[in-house]
Amino acid sequence: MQNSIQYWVIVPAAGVGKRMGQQCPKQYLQLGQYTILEHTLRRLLKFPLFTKIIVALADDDPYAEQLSIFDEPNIIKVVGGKERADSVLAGLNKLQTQASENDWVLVHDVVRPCIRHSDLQQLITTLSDHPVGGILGVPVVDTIKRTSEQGVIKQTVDRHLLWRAFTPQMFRFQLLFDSLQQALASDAKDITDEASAIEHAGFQPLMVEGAEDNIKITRPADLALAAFYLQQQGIPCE
Ligand SMILES: Nc1ccn([C@@H]2O[C@H](COP(=O)(O)OP(=O)(O)OP(=O)(O)O)[C@@H](O)[C@H]2O)c(=O)n1
Ligand SMILES: C[C@](O)(CO)[C@H](O)COP(=O)(O)O
Repeated sequence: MQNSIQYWVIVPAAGVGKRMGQQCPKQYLQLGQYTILEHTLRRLLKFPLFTKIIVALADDDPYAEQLSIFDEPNIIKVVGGKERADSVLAGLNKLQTQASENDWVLVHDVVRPCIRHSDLQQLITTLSDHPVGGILGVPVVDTIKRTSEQGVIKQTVDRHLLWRAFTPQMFRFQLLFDSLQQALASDAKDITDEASAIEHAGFQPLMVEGAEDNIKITRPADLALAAFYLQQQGIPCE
């Protein structure tokens, strides 16, 4: 009997959070009762389809060992890398002995704690028969400008069909593994998400519109916004 397709999750969580400017990496900042990392992992653990969640941590991360969530049997830790793509590749390397080539891998930033189960289901359902895979995102609604290094506006970018790429980004294991390895080996610039590695390999992922509140906590102002969104979703964050 053909083995059923499995859904694996890789959570890049090895960043230092320079743009947040805090004493600890931003994923360990507290939002109410839990750290941002715990909010995200708790949400992913509760989604019934996921087989295992591979979390890529910095090799000198002193925080994770203090969190009981890492005692969860469905969470596996790996050591991340210098860039986000290296951390994702570390997760894929861990999956080599467990994932089948056509299993789905969803890569989700640990600093996107507001991810909705409805968006996870929408992504999985929409892509179930898709030949490449795809990502969650939202359309750009502001006018977009390109400037010089000095902030002088040089161009108004046509925002028609422009999207903000979010995560999860969902691709079949072998395609993602091969594409990411090839992109990194070719020293491709700006592989800032999985889709760019897939595009670099010549494939065309699908954009799946998701919820606006699935923000990436990056700069100080994002903390209050994430707390508001979690509160709106019924997660107290006073
Ligand atoms: N070497 C890295 C760099 C980033 N990430 C993860 O990739 C996600 C998105 O990256 P970003 O928001 O840029 O996080 P940081 O790199 O920590 O932020 P900064 O660029 O401000 O330092 C985060 O969950 C981060 O932990 C990672 O796993 N490994
Ligand atoms: C993957 C991502 O969140 C999609 O928007 C984004 O590319 C991460 O970029 P960062 O610079 O590593 O935060």
